[in-house]
Amino acid sequence: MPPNTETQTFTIQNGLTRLDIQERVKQGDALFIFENKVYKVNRFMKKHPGGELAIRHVLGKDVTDEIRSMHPPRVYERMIKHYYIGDYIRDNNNVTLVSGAKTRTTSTHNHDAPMQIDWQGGMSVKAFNNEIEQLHTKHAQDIKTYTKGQKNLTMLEIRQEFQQLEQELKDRGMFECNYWRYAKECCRYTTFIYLSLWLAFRGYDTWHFILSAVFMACFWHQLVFTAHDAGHNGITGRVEIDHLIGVTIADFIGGLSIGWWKKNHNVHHIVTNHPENDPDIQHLPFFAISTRFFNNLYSTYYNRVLEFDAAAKFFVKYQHYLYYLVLSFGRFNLHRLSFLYLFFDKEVRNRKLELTGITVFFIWYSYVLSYMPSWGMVFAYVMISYMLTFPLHVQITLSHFGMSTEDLGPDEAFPAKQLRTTMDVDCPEWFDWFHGGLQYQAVHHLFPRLPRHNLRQCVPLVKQFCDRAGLHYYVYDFATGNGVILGALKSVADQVGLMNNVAKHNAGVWSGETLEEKN
Ligand code: HEM
Repeated sequence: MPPNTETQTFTIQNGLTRLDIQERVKQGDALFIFENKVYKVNRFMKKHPGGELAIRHVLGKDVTDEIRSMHPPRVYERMIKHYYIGDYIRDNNNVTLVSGAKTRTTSTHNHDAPMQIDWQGGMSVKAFNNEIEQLHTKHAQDIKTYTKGQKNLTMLEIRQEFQQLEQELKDRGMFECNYWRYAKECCRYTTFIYLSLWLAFRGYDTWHFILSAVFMACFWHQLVFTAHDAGHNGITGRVEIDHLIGVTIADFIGGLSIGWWKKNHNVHHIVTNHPENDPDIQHLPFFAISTRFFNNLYSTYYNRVLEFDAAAKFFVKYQHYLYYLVLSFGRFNLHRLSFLYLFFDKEVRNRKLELTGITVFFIWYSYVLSYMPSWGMVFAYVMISYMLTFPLHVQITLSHFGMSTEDLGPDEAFPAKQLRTTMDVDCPEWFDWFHGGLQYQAVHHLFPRLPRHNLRQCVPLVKQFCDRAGLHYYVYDFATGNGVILGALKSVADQVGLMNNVAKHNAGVWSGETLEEKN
């Protein structure tokens, strides 16, 4: 990457305080703080490989931990120097308590912490509601215990602990990628696609085609984990090569845009679970994981208002029942988002290549479909192969939907924020292949560049770090995690009911009618 010449024409300052920086940002300068130094990236921001928006969200802030965890050392040891404009003068007010528990206890309503539930499937609506009531009580207790155990470390102290953790992980070789794990995974992918194609081309009975569609879904489901690594430049560590691997897997084989995914995902890692900023939780009209979505929020990612209209009111009211059903259509939505990105986004790298990839996908997939004996079977094949990828969408939403959506301000330490907004899902080790190892999302959010296959081994060290830093580490098994999500969705859904009743009541008052009469 060529150095940004803007630093050469810019006067190096002796020191900038937080106020100076904020003033300059207001005037349009793109400044951020890294290790007590101030950097200016006005022109570089547009060329930033992690996307412009990722930087826009952190302007004026100290992003030392974000930079260290998102970039390879060459970025923060060498490249960043070109953008230096002066030292940061820390005033005493900047030593802020960021333990988070203080703020977390202020509201139990807004998903300050996930709710626990021993979830059992197939229960009646009444039993479901009872479970949810219990969930709220447990949730409140959980917060109490947490507050008692809180250590109230300063942001600086948490940061020091976090850097110690990073060093420990480096010393243990956790950042090294073990390519044998990919070799093993490739065998699994090949088996799935071989079985799928063999059954499609040689099959003659209905169940052959259905099974073929199931294997196709398994193939796509598993491939996504490697596409994810490529999107994080975590396979070879070289942006261009990993991008090409990503395009091959996501676009040519999966029919989805890796460019869209990277843009979306990089922002998600910086502003995790922020209702206005994180596209991964902006799913209106189908889901709202915070009551803040009731206020027609403006999405900084989509650049439009997310209207809480009549459709949203309907779907959100029943979102805890519709959760799995809606997610089973997730892959169709990913096509839509990919096309919107490739056709309408101004800054698309390799637009033609990605469009070619997706065209190739539709050609080979249509070829497979041409072996189906009837249109009915074509329809069934598409639905099965697409909808059965839904465990992946559950897994993705599971880590965040039940977690805090609050904005605790710019002084919240990066690890504190990631552990507040993300939870891990535990499973027996032999089942790691199913979740791709990415079920340890909290660990992944702390260190997005750490190879996915090593995440499990990092868990004990992350737990120790949390103990030292007084942070809570949320980890549930898959079933409990699902209960947490459903509980969180239900608590927001109930608010829609309440809101509707208040609206009815107000309308009644104005028209002289009582609520009972109106009902
Ligand atoms: C002068 C400052 C910066 C430079 C030179 C820079 C450079 C880069 C480079 C070269 C990459 C690709 C990394 C790779 O090779 O894998 C990258 C990715 C990224 N950057 Fe920056 N960056 C800067 C500032 C920032 C800031 C302030 C943020 C936000 C806190 C940020 C967020 C990201 C993200 C989210 C990614 C994607 C990481 C991933 O793929 O996992 N960058 N940046």
